[in-house]
Amino acid sequence: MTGIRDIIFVTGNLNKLKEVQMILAKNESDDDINLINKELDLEEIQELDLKEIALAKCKQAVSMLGPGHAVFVEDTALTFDELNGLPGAFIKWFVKSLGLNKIVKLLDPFENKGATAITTIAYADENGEYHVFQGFTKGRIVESRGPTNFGWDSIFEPFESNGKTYAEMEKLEKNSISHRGRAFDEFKQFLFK
Ligand SMILES: O=c1nc[nH]c2c1ncn2[C@H]1C[C@H](O)[C@@H](COP(=O)(O)OP(=O)(O)OP(=O)(O)O)O1
Ligand SMILES: [Mg+2]
Repeated sequence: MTGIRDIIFVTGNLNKLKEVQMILAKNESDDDINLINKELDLEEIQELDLKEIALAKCKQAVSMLGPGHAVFVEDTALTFDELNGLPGAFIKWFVKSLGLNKIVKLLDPFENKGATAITTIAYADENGEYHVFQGFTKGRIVESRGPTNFGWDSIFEPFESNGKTYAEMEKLEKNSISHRGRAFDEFKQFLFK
């Protein structure tokens, strides 16, 4: 199949948008995606189930945009092994109110600093059918290293990065092992199958 299709990505996060643009730009298929960003203020429901959160976000986007569009959202979570999945989707509010250093300190009582970064994509196709994709990257929480302009990038050191935090990695390198890169690998496989 060939042709360019319009797909709307609803996000207000420019760092995310940049990564997603880069990830989608390098697809091997003849098919191409015309990514359209809409910045809509979507509510995020209080839930532990990451798929439910992403789906609720996507449904809200569809109801705001009207039917007939291909539209997706993504929601990114960070779970700590010792905190049984928390902060999870609430990481955004932890970053906002605690700041990175206090988040690191939350794990002081524990030897295990293990954490998992998870991106969940919810996609509504032109027919109004919903599809969900996820990507996971395991690593550990460390003292902040590298630029602090994107969320918790500077305190997450993936196991596959030779000791670098996400913030210390080149974008291409981060995307090749990241929660977001992996979620979009799944999504692309679906789109181009
Ligand atoms: O790769 C990442 N590396 C480091 N930090 C990250 C990453 N990806 C998201 N983040 C941060 C942004 C926000 O503090 C929280 C996720 O919340 P999340 O709702 O998914 O993002 P958001 O509200 O900023 O954008 P959106 O408008 O798409 O909902 O983790
Ligand atoms: Mg959000």
